Amino acid sequence: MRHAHTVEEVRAAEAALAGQPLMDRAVAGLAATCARLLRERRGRVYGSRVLVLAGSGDNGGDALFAGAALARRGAAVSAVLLSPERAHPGGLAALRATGGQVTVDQNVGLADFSRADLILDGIVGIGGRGGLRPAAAPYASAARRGLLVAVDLPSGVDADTGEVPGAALRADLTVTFGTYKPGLLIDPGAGHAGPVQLVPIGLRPPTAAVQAPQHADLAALLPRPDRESDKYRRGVVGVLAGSERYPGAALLAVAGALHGGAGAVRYLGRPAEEVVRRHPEVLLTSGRVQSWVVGPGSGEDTPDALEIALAAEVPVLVDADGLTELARRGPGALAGRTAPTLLTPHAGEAARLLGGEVTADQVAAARLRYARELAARYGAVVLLKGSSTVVARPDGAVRVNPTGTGWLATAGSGDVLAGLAGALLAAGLPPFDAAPAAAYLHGLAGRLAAAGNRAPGSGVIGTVSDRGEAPITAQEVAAALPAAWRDVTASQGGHQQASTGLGD
Ligand SMILES: NC(=O)C1=CN([C@@H]2O[C@H](COP(=O)(O)OP(=O)(O)OC[C@H]3O[C@@H](n4cnc5c(N)ncnc54)[C@H](O)[C@@H]3O)[C@@H](O)[C@H]2O)[C@@H](O)CC1
Ligand SMILES: Nc1ncnc2c1ncn2[C@@H]1O[C@H](COP(=O)(O)OP(=O)(O)O)[C@@H](O)[C@H]1O
Ligand SMILES: [K+]
Repeated sequence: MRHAHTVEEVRAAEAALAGQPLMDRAVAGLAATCARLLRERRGRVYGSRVLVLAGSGDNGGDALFAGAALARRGAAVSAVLLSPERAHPGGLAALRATGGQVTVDQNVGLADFSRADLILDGIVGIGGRGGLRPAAAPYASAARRGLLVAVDLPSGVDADTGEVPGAALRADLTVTFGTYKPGLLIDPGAGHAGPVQLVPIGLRPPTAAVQAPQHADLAALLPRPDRESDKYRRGVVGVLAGSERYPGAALLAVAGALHGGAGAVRYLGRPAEEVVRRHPEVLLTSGRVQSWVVGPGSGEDTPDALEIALAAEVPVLVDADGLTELARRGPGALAGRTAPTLLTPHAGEAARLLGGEVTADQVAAARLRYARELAARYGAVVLLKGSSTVVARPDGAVRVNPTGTGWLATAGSGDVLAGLAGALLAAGLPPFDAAPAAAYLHGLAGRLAAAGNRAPGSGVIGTVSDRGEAPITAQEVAAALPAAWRDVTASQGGHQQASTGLGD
């Protein structure tokens, strides 16, 4: 798991280590990464040009010290001080001692940005509040001219939430210290951070409320048959999806469910003939199920379908049209349920579930906040779809999905996810495990499909570039689920993250 701690937790963990050279450790890691990048880009550190943007706090101090370390290795380092009178005294002295140039805000031009081989964003770190201040805002666009490394987090991103209330720097890489922060994992902040490299500095913070699963976590979660298994014991997932108008949603939800680890899929929607023609494995008779998936493309059948599902004492996943109907009925519709409910809205459906108090854009801009709000209001686990899918539990615990790709933003891919998550529920996973596991496999399948199902280890997946990728359909995402599953289970026994580079 990647644990993402709040600023308050980081500060407390830092206080517990008072007297230890935390900044030295942070700077050593930061400088080493910068040196590596310069060697990759220029062949060597010596003679390369580094521009340091330094704000008034310790974040600026880190950047200035790292600049000094690079200057000692022969880089030409210049620093721009945003608040010259409040710049970190130690960092400033260290840089000056190496002969580094120091200038102030007004004297730096766009050409300085274009000439730099590397720009260090030390404007503000976990002490930042409320987006970049107006004086710092112009750097957000100027810094796009060079390779930008964010110190601890990109300036302007809210560390605790990933919200970006105004201008913010957009990094090619973020070097963060001690622990991850939610703002580095959740969009839109995550998009500004780029790949994140963690430099351990000895912090021992508590278990974090926000965590991002990795391959090994998934491998431990996914259900597998044992010698005693039969199809009923592995779980039967019931699918109430599709309608005469939207038969495709039924096919895709069933395709997702078939790959989800349950023993059987029972389909009870209207386009049954088509479903069984495409998926002969499916049962069309009514009978016991261990979970229900209700809503994808269910159209005019939705009210009845929702009745059936919500009345059952098994876990229920509500998606798409089911969510629109649930929004009409309000949280009270789930009040009598004894088994868990999992809601899988995209931002628009989430806005509807919140009673139209907010727009879809507002939800997408504050994903952590609204996923938690919805989970608390409905007493259900909520999987908020979109870039950096967020899963929230009513008590505020959150899992962020690290595997998604924008290629998944294609019609019907949500139906595949719903079926998949429903099958994991039927196999016995609690919703707060089933939902992140489904998002993880779905995201990985999307990446594998976009990359042409290239063999694990090809280096395409998890890298910054999307070179070699192509558009995919929802069917192809479903078809890539076994490969994603294999990729995850292959990580057991020492092959962790061979293909994704997703880290610990
Ligand atoms: N807490 C820790 O455990 C460690 C922290 N370190 C560094 O220290 C940083 C935190 O340092 P500080 O507490 O001094 O805080 P920052 O350096 O993040 O920011 C504080 C300064 O930025 C200004 N500021 C606040 N909001 C702003 C905004 N929106 N726009 C522009 N300026 C703004 C404030 O006036 C204040 O002077 C971390 O991000 C990290 O880089 C590391 O050196 C090592 C360990
Ligand atoms: N920008 C994005 N990055 C990553 N994943 C995305 C992005 N946009 C959409 N997705 C994913 O694609 C799927 C789309 O689902 P949904 O919105 O329900 O569409 P549909 O109803 O057409 O299937 C979800 O799993 C969602 O998380
Ligand atoms: K920063």
